[in-house]
Amino acid sequence: MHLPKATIILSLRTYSLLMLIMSEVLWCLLMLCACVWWWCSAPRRTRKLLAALPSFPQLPLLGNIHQIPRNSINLFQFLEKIAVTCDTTEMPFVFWLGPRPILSEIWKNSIKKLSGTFTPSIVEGYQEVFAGRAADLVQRLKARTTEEPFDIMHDLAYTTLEAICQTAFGFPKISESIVTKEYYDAFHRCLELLIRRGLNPLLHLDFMYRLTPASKELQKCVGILHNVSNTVITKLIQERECAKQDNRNEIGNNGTHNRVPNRRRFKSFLDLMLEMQVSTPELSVEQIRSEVDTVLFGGHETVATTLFYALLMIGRDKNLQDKLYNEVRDVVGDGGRPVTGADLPHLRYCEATVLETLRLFPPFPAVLRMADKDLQLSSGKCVVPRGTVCAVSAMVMGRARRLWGPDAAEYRPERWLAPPHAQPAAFLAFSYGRRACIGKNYAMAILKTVLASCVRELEFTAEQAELQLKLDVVLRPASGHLLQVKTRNLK
Ligand code: HEM
Repeated sequence: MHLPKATIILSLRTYSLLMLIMSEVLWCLLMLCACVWWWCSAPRRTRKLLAALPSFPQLPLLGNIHQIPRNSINLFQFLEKIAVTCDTTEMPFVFWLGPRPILSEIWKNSIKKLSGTFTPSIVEGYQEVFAGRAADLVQRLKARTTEEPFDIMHDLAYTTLEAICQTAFGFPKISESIVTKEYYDAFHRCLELLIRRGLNPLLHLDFMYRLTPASKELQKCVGILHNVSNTVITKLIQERECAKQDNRNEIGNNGTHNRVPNRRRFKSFLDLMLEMQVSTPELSVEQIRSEVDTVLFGGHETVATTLFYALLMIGRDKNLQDKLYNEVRDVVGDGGRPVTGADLPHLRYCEATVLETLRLFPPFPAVLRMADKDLQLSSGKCVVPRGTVCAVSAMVMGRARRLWGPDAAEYRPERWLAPPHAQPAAFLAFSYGRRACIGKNYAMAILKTVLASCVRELEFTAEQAELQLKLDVVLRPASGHLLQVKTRNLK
């Protein structure tokens, strides 16, 4: 018997609707079971110890899960709200994911042998690359001067990514092919996908996340990024093998040890890692790749974002921009010579501008740390139980009135010129202690070089409207990275 066509369509629709409802019900049941299990397995002692700390009102079983912001603008506002509470109560803030004071998982196994890789003397060797990239950026921006503001971020990120590729990998040619649109897009998509996962607690569970299309997309993007670092590492290992071989041949041919001339005047980060591998054989190529990725991802976006906020802030205040320009003209001159390593210590206002930018707009607004033992806070107000994940926020600390004074919210580079500043741990843009940023010397040198080179030849103007920020792993302006650029009239 043949059913009329309309009936078949109707029954198919009803069937898919039923399936949808059933899968939703099943999903909710699963979630409920997960929450109950989660709740029952949580240590009661933790709740007791942290009970006195400020928090948002909680729901049974869920804690504060329902208050997790839905998008990156709300996430920034949410962090701001917590900042005010921490500042006024002088206590840490607890956010309960169900029964646990957890924000996210943190990486645990990473080698900590990198602290010798960006020492001031090594970074000084990179200065020529920094100055070269800065000069390129100035030329690119000169070609883009218009009456209208434009999104400058791609130009800034291109500059920092190229500088990091050249200094971290030491292959100028490969670096050109690294900075492809595909690579850049994959990096940004990774950040977006990570923040979306962070905002949805259900997706914190790895097995849940693996079921989503976002997980597959993330894997694809990470694959693109890893492909680049793998290619580069393999090439450098081959180059080193060839150099060794050539060296042996040279000794064999004429009996003397003629070194193969090095194309570069500095050792790249990857050279240093491969040298480290000789003395630390347990250091695998996989670990080296992971460190190279950290430097590449952690280094380029942070520096570009800081540059943007520095240009934005001086673009909003002509007086600040003039002060900066006057200093650069006095130290470097306006004849077009590159900024050298010897100039950097004299660019004090430039340094103050960078530090003030990082105080108010730290690219990583918070880092996560796990308490490896019970921790009595010096205020005596609470014990943080072992195993608690703590979000230590550079943004909250950088904006705290009790640490920086009543003008804490004001952008005022001068505060860095007259010591003493607030206590050292109040400035957390590069984090603090054993896991602090190893690229701080690198970042300060490239930031000062690029900022000075830009201000010497260009003038920046930015909208005066209130700045709306959002949190996409790094801190970004919600309206885009808009600036207006003009060539400076040199007298
Ligand atoms: C303004 C620029 C920068 C800022 C604000 C910044 C900030 C930070 C912060 C806050 C951390 C700690 C992350 C955590 O604990 O979870 C970190 C780690 C790190 N940074 Fe930076 N960074 C900057 C530039 C750079 C540059 C230019 C490089 C390299 C060229 C770099 C390399 C690294 C590495 C390798 C780590 C991981 C260190 C470890 O494993 O302990 N950073 N950075």
